[in-house]
Amino acid sequence: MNETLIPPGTGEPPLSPIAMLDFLFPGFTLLANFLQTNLGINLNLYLPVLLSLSFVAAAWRYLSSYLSDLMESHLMSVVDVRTDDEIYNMLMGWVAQQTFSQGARRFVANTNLNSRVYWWMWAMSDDDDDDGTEVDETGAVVSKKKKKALAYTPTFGSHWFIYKRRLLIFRRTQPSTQSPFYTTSEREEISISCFGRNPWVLKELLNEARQMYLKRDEAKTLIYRGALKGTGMEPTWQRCMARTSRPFSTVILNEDVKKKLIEDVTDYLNPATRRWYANRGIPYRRGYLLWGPPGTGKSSLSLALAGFFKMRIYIVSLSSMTATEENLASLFAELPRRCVVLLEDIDTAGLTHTREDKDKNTSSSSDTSPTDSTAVVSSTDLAKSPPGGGKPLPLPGRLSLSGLLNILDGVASQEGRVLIMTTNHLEKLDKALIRPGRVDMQVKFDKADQDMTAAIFRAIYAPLEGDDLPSLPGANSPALTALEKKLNKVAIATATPVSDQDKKDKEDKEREKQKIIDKVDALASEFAAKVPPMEFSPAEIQGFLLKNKRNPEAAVAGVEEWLVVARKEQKEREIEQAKKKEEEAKKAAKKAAKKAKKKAAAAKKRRKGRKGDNTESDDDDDEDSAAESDGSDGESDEGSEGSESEEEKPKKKAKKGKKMGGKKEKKAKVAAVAAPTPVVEVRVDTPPPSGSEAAATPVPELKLEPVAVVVAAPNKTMTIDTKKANEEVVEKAEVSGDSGYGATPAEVTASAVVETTKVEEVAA
Ligand SMILES: Nc1ncnc2c1ncn2[C@@H]1O[C@H](COP(=O)(O)OP(=O)(O)OP(=O)(O)O)[C@@H](O)[C@H]1O
Repeated sequence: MNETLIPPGTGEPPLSPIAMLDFLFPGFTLLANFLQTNLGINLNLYLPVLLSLSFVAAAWRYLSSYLSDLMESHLMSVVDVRTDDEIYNMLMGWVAQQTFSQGARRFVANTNLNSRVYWWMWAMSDDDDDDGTEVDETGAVVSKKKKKALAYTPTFGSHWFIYKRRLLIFRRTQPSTQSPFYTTSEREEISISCFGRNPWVLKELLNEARQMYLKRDEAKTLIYRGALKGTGMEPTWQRCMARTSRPFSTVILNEDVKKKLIEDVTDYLNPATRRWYANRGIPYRRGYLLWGPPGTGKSSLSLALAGFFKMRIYIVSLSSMTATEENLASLFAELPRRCVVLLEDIDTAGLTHTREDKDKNTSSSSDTSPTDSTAVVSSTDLAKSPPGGGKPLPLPGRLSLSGLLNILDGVASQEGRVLIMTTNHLEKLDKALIRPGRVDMQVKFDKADQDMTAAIFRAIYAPLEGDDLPSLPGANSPALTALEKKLNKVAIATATPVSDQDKKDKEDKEREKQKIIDKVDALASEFAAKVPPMEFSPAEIQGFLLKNKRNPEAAVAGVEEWLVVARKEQKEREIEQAKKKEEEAKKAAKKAAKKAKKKAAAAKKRRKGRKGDNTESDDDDDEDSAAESDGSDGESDEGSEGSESEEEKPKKKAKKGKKMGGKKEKKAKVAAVAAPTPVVEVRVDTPPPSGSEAAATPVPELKLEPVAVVVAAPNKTMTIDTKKANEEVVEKAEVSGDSGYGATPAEVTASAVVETTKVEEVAA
């Protein structure tokens, strides 16, 4: 018997069945030997039983998993919860409150239950108002330690629980494929299942979880900002803050204007109004423009409005890099039905030039169909500054005015939203952007007048319900310290009236509170009388008052000193800004001149190249081209021009004009027509001036006849956009006129002909 128990690997005798089991259960032989020697139990006898049991166990395992899969797919309803969706946060918040989570023996403890798939989802627990303040039964603050509550959720596995008298299973599993780059939330899968083919109970559960989650933010204004997420830089709304809603009363503005605004929005949000709009086929949306100097309360009013109507606010600053046309379109497509959208800084570059400007610069882009070959020019021109100066055009990919208008009016824009646009420069805005339908109400914000200054003062120092005014080090006003003490007592008494007999006490304190309010009123008037009206923004005044937030008397006493400092700072800022502007203007002018010069030189070169085929020689042209080719650098050209005496300049111009007169136009036309590649023929309406007349006359208005048929190559006919050609000519004429190159209209016309031909070649 002992022979059969020799461990495997010793050579002989051959392996017994028990020894073979060592492969399956390491240490089995040792156990068998031990049982045989000490207890006289021969496991050989039980081997068939053991094997049968193992088989049954394996079969059961397989069968149970098969049956449960079968049951799940045919007899159960399951909801899988994505970890990269806000519903994850909602469900986990709900799960943490359930008894099956509280009673779990193995559980996950968290201070933040939100998904970690994206940091912004994780950051949603931004309870910025939850500062961990603890109060005793009288309402007095006893501790101010910042604490985070712990939440417990069941660990991996299946957890059974009862919900609405139905048996449900909460399953938390680890996905089979795991990447080291996965975040914690991605390393788990969440599902809830119930018996039966009707999933109503699951939907009810999710709805309850959602309500619970939203209730948490009921008294708050949820602020979302447009941002880019992930490696693909996909635009998305990131929840950046949940702020206690700002009472409307704290925004200092003309009461009538505030009232009108609230009434207007209330009426707009009324369901009956929605139907009214729908019945009349009018797009159901409402736009407001808040304009005025910085720091006058535009953003504050928008936030207060969102809080008042319990709507989320979605903010995009059009001056941010995120605000490209594509990104903005995607963001607008993601907006919920009912919300406030705040577009900040709509006076951003690119939106400030009017549509007419743009039409001029982009020429035919809007007039032609995408298949029109002339559209090639306009798309590239969009990115450039218009030659010869003018307002800047947006960079490629940046937001253009028509792009923004399309987004505001387009199908992607949800109906039912309240659109608020803010700007510091109303005068810069295109009329199209603020026409009725896009902007239905304008609210002007201004610097603080006397009433406003007093109101800001009161807003800072007047005691409010729920104020907690602990003494700050350095708060050296005895009057205010006494005031704070009294106020704290009032607050406590207001929060927890102990009994009816305290009523009298409470009334006394109310009287005291009123006295303080009266005192603050008096100080406010004194303060406001010292601050000159319409000189400082509410933000500036508030900034000063916050430096003395526990000491109104010190604020009144220090206001004159502050005025001196603030004025000095303001002046410095203005000087700096003016300098910056001047430098920018200089740079832009230099750049434009350089560009124009280069363009003119290139055009001339091209003409000359064509002329090479022509038998007619022109020494003057050679001279010109030599003079210009060495001037590829604008500045060196300027230098050479600078060396000319002032009397020489007009002479030279006149000479040049003469040279470039009718003869040159004719030649250029001939060159263009003679070229082997597509040929364009353009008639000039205005006869070119000749001789000294060319130099003296400012560039006349040129008109190209719409001679639009062009012979490109055998079997090819092309259409030339004469509008574009016209604009090019005018544009060049302007450039020439500005920079004093002395190019005549004829020269300009010729170059337009050649260039347009080139464009057509590309398009063909
Ligand atoms: N009219 C006002 N009423 C109350 N507070 C104001 C007012 N104007 C400014 N403030 C205060 O000044 C600060 C800046 O205000 P806000 O951001 O609303 O100004 P803004 O007009 O939007 O400025 P910007 O044009 O620079 O965006 C805020 O803290 C706000 O409380």
